[in-house]
Amino acid sequence: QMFGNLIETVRLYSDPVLSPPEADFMYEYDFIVVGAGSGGSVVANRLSENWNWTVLLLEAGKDENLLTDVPLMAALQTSSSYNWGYKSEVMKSGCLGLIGKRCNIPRGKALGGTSVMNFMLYTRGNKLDYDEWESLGNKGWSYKDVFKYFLKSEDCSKCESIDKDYHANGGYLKIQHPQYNSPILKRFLKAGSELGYKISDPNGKNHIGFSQAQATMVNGRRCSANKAFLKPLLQTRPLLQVTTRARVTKILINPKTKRAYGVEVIKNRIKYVIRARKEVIVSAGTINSPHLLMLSGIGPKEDLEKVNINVIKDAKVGHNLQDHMAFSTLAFLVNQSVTVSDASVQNPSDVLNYVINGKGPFTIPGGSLGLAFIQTKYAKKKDYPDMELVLGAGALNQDTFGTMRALLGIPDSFNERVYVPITGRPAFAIATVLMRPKSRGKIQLKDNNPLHWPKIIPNYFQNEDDVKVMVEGIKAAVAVSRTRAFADLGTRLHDIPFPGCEKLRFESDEYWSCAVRQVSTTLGHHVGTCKMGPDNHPDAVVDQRLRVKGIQGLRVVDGSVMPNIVAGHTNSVIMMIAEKASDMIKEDWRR
Ligand SMILES: Cc1cc2nc3c(=O)[nH]c(=O)nc-3n(C[C@H](O)[C@H](O)[C@H](O)COP(=O)(O)OP(=O)(O)OC[C@H]3O[C@@H](n4cnc5c(N)ncnc54)[C@H](O)[C@@H]3O)c2cc1C
Repeated sequence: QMFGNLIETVRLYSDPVLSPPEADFMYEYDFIVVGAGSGGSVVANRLSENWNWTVLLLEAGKDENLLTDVPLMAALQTSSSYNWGYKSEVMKSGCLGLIGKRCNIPRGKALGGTSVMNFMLYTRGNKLDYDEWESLGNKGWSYKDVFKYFLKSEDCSKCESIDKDYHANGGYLKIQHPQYNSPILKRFLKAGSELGYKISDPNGKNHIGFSQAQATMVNGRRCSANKAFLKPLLQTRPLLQVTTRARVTKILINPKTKRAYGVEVIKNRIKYVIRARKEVIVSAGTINSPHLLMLSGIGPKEDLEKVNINVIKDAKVGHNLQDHMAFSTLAFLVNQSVTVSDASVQNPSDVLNYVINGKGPFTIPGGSLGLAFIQTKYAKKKDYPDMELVLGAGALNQDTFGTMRALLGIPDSFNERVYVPITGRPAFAIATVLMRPKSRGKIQLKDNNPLHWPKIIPNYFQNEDDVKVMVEGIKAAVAVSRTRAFADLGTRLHDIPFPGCEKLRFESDEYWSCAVRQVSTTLGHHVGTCKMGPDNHPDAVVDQRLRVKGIQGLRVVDGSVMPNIVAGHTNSVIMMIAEKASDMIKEDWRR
């Protein structure tokens, strides 16, 4: 086992990238897939199952490395060139206490896309999410229809406490529990029972309840979309070409026939035109897919005209931006060294346990040990959570290297005021996540230069109801920390008030509302900007087969097609979308 793990690690990183670094493009392919993220990796894999089709996968980023593998170091990747590094515009309703009053908008730039730097939590949302998609006119997207596609991807052969009827073995995507015995997690689960919740599998029959995290992981290492869906194909799919550091700058569309016939791409500073015989599939993610469509003439007419882009199709591209906001700044102090911090894992035994056995604290995905899906007093439908609590193995006062603060955009002044007085003391965190936000944002062009950022206007907490639900979530997190389960650790909420909210009574609703607007941050679950919807729906950009309306030979397959965000983390949901899309594409070309 020990040598098996080491050999597997060496093998993964000695493999060449799937194609040579030089551009050796053919004149034409059957399919061109733009973006090798959670969506694009699945599509490229499934389309290349057809031995008659040539498939080109173009990715702007590079391959993974040894560090992206380590689950506990997920936040570090967001400070690297694996992150596009976007920031939002300044807003009046959220991120008010963060650096420059702007929210960080991390997005992955790698073979594997955002799944290379995400926190690896494996959840699928709620059944009602998909039934709602269908009720909006998207035939074939109910839970009954999509469930099989979650199973198709999944390999949960090493899972322990799961609802077996809802999981599968043998798929490409490996799921595991983190291999670490945490005293804090035990108490968290006990606290859930004490508060009347089930210990459940959130991907099983009961979404609501407390659970240990399930993660996209194999032998304690990250299982990204790349590792799951692309690496296993090495040298086995001669008609699939995967190219890194290749940035698509335009989708080529004939303005008369309205047919997409190829892409413009820059690689090694050279611009190429590559043609697609059948389809171009855009899987560039929720920020970059709408950006690329707009640059190519598909988008809101007035916005495109303002920046001198010829309008090929007037469409609500970039609208309907949705995301999960998280409040991750609570610290619960304890009187024993049972938490995990940057400093506590700097010892040979934890490092060796990880490298040799794939076990120990380094396997905790992004530091998250457990999850609870709950309902606040505002939740309307039975068994449909509006709040998630994520148990963190450590808190921000133990973020010695500052990677977590950098990811969230916490200013030094905030750190000095709130966390420095308790630096190094054992503490854990419970982050609250708003599952069903009502606020909607948008992506807009700044100009027509494809290498410039678009404007990202998320409008977080523009709808006051979102603040109210978040406040209830924070109170629920504090209630968990005050159960008998946590009493033996002398658990106590750290109570230095947050800058900007000092004048309000600590722990009052007004105080928490203020704090929510100051330092809530994104969980990176951006969706919705190329919304799927039926023909009579004026806001929809793609139809239920994910074809861009009014344009032939062009689909979008990534998080941007979700009409509404789901009550769960988005990675596996996007893989499900891509599995289903691949089947639809195969069906359409069989006719
Ligand atoms: C910090 C963070 C933590 C997260 N944690 C979790 C979690 O724990 N669990 C979970 O389920 N989800 C998590 N997510 C969300 C999840 O990872 C994403 O929703 C998902 O990976 C997005 O998939 P996608 O296919 O839509 O886009 P992406 O995976 O972002 O893929 C888009 C790809 O397209 C490439 N690309 C973009 N533009 C171009 C271009 N012009 N030319 C060529 N290539 C291009 C990009 O480089 C990228 O590789 C997290 C996200 C973040 C940011």
